[in-house]
Amino acid sequence: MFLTINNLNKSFINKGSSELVLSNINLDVREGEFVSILGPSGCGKSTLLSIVAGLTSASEGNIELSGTPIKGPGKERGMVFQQAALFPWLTVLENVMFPLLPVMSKKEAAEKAKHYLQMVQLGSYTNHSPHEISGGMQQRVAIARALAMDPALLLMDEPFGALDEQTRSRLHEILENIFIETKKTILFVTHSIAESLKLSDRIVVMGTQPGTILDIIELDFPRPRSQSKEELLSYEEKIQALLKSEIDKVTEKEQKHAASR
Ligand SMILES: Nc1ncnc2c1ncn2[C@@H]1O[C@H](COP(=O)(O)OP(=O)(O)OP(=O)(O)O)[C@@H](O)[C@H]1O
Repeated sequence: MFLTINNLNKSFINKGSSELVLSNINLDVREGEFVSILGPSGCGKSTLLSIVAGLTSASEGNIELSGTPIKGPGKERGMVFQQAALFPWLTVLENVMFPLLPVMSKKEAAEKAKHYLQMVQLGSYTNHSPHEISGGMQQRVAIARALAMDPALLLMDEPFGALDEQTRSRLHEILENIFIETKKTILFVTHSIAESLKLSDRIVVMGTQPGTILDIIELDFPRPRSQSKEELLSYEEKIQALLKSEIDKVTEKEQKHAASR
């Protein structure tokens, strides 16, 4: 197995007491698979991704990538966040080249960066500054920057969460094409059912308080995907039913918290 997560638990100390955030997470991801992690706000999706990235440590359990335990960040794992976090004083091309410069010549870095900028359909924006392009384009630069490092595993934390519907839909197509072309393994955090249905081979549906895996749903549709709403309806209904009581739990907790203040 490519990525293995075994009996993972994670607790944080909040206001002096320990809070169990992830409980008994077990997940195997195959090489070349697109797996989404879907769940209500606060169920621990970002924490799980951050543990796989090696940015946060697990409290208990084993996580291995190609048989090697994950102990910290590594260049075989690339990360894309909700905010592109580009350097404003560098051009689009220079932003993508930046992480490559310590490991290759300037010429090679520029060629590689151009290749990935073309893949995200920004080949004609190389000399623009980040403030001269839209939020969706900035996110495409962030994706090109992560891909240019040629990671074995791409970790994406709600990368399209801050974008409008049309931009999101365009980026779904671009990401699907990248996935087909590069055959990268992708772990993708989202709270959008539609997004997970469009992109994933499998959807890991998480419950909350503490974060657990409720179900893993397999989507065996050919790519590029062009399923109609009707074809996806039974999956959508199943996920909605799984999430309903979890979302109620979040609302109830928030109401109790508000009443106690
Ligand atoms: N560094 C931290 N210290 C303490 N508690 C934390 C820390 N990071 C996350 N938490 C808590 O862990 C829980 C899960 O947070 P996380 O951000 O992983 O959830 P999420 O499912 O990604 O939420 P969202 O969809 O809203 O981004 C939350 O209750 C959060 O407050």
